Amino acid sequence: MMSEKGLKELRNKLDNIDNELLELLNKRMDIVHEVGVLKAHSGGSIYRPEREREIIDRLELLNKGKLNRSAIEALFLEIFAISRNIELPENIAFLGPEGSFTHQAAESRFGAMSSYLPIGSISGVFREVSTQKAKFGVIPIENSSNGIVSDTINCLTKYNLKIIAEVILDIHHTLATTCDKIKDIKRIYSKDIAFEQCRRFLENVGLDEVEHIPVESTTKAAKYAVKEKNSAAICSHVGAKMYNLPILFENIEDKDNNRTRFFIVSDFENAKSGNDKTSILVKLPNRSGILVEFLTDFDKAGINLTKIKSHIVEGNSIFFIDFDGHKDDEHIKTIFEKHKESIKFLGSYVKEADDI
Ligand SMILES: C=C(O[C@@H]1C=C(C(=O)O)C=C[C@H]1O)C(=O)O
Repeated sequence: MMSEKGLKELRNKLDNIDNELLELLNKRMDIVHEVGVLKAHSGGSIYRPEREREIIDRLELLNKGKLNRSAIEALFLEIFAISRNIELPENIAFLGPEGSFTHQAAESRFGAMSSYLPIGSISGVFREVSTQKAKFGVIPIENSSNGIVSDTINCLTKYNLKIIAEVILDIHHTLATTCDKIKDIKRIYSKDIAFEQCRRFLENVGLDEVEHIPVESTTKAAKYAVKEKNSAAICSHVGAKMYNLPILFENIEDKDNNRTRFFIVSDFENAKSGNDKTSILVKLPNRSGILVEFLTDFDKAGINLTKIKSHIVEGNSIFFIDFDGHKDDEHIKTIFEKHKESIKFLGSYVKEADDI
């Protein structure tokens, strides 16, 4: 057993390290402030995701201690977020309400210190950024069970904002309720797509026959369920906690890789990072064989397509396409030039390790 004296000594050592960390972090912030002043003169953008990725990659290579990659990433993403706030505090609009999965995606990049604006609709988020009430917008683009989010595609078509980063989150749902037993549950609140993602679980526990009430968000579902007897919510951990709603079952989603991909949009374009992905929208003339011709050009240029989804906007068929590389790569520039009538460039951004 550790003696009181031994514990005190170790804690003294920790205190000294914390003092050094504080001094070093403040030194870092002084330099960050200088970077902010330079950017204010040059008009450069504050958020540089490719630079942040480069720092994390370098630190991971250098690392010899107990910290693993996710620990390094979590610590430094928070430091970067605080640094950006020192350079220039900027608002982040996200598809709300507070506690939504989009909020969680936003916090994973912008940290706990940023100023967030929960907005009720995807088009509302695009509007906030376009009218410069927010510098960044965070919205979902696709889910592994429910596919592409039409509202986001429609807004990407209409607005001239650029995708500057993607965030991929594992989505876990809980069944939260004040009832002690499943059989006391007479109604369940949730978002329509969350009911779909948990259909098999609901059948298995005999909750497929009770009333299912779709509401705007899983967070709202927790809010309603906590106020009413005999009701439950399918919501996130964060949502259940926000309203003190006890969790009866965790991870109730049917697929064990239920993921959502989010985009961060803003008014600038990223520089190359060396590990980039590009997204475009393509509208082709109405002629048979044209899609094959278009895709053959990509193939001939050695471009690796990672996603192609078709979508209807105002009666016209358009394609949402992702591929490896950056807009300024020579082979990509050539394709863009050849098909400039058909392509809308949405953004080149650091490619995340996982995809959905
Ligand atoms: C300080 C900078 O600005 C931001 C903050 C960074 C940091 O804290 O290291 C890195 C990139 C930018 O998102 C920079 O561009 O170097």
